[in-house]
Amino acid sequence: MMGQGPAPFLELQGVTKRYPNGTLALTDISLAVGDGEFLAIVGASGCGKSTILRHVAGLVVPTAGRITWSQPPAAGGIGPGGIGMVFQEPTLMPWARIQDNVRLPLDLAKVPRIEADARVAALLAQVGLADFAQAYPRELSGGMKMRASIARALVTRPRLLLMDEPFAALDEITRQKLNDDLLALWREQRFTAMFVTHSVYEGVYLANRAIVMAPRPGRIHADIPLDLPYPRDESLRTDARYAAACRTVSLALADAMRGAA
Ligand SMILES: Nc1ncnc2c1ncn2[C@@H]1O[C@H](COP(=O)(O)OP(=O)(O)OP(=O)(O)O)[C@@H](O)[C@H]1O
Repeated sequence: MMGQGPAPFLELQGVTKRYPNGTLALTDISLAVGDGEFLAIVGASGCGKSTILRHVAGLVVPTAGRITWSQPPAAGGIGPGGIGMVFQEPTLMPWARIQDNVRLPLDLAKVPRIEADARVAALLAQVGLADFAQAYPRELSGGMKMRASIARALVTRPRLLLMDEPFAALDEITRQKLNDDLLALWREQRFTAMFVTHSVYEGVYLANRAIVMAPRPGRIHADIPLDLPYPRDESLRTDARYAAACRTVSLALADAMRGAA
């Protein structure tokens, strides 16, 4: 719970999920997310991180418990004012130019073409792809494809951005650059972010709060505030406070795994 003050932007209350094959993926997840927060969700493979995001996106329904919103996402979910999603795979349409890939959610929402094109151009510039608007996905590097995928998720100006291991397949330098670009977009657009990662270092760099999950069955083991100041940049990586926060989250993760191997 978030104590006094405005209702949380989003709240999972006692969410439990048993998949049809019997797997108990989540048990009794209670989590209140404030408007504009940046949450990192860390935990070992299979502890239910993606399942939490799928619930929030409305892609699966909980077996028990519920999800409440201060204002339900527009259009019932993914779309303008609603939810943007980015996965580990950029999932671009190979036959479409980058600008057409990024414009897709606006086309689906029937945003007038002139306005849509202006928004696509602005966002491509922000993610550093202005010169590649006419290119096809196969002409882009992995990092550039991920930038396009982020642009597509943000072009509808969602209030919530869900990211599931988006940078896991990228090299370290590209990944760090994308971390910085993502933080810049978050500070500018003020969306709420839920970011699943296996990397404690990445999660601590980005987030103002780390949710550490334990497996079998998936549950929240620790909820750790990360009081490192924003804006964050490369200098944070050598900051003693960053090291201390990474250590705290790593210890919580190790504790979550104890007895679960
Ligand atoms: N559609 C499904 N049907 C049955 N079981 C599922 C389904 N999706 C996930 N699971 C199971 O639920 C558990 C949690 O899966 P989930 O993908 O949420 O974990 P995760 O923490 O995101 O894992 P990873 O880090 O490997 O992506 C796992 O045991 C997984 O096998």
